[in-house]
Amino acid sequence: MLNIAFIAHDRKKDEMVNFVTAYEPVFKEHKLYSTGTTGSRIMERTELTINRFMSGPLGGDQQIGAMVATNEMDLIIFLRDPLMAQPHEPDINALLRLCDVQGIPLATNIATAELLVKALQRGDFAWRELVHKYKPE
Ligand SMILES: O=C(CO)COP(=O)(O)O
Repeated sequence: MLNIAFIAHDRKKDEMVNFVTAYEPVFKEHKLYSTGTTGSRIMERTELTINRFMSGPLGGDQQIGAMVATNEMDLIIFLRDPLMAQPHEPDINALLRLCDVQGIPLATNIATAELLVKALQRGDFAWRELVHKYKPE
């Protein structure tokens, strides 16, 4: 079981809900996290249980970033809005940076998200199970 996070900016939330709904059987095998509003929207439309953090502008990206920093997060689907300025852009950049620090698979658009979920179905994330297994206490 992997830790997977969903984050979507406002104009990408419908796309996120459609995406997660389409792959609900895949995602239900994992432990799911999200920023506040994204998680509410997904839970309205699916049977999935999602651990919701704060809304993005209130620190949700940072809370997910904390899990990335400790190498606990395995996959992040972050549907960003590239055409709209966000008040919490420093938080967003910090999260993306930490994904690169730890080498965490991160999709920032739906095309990459599709490829990563197919890799997940195929078992390509097995190396992340090993990261958890051999994580120093
Ligand atoms: O702003 C966000 C990520 O940067 C998303 O936050 P919400 O899911 O609470 O809308």
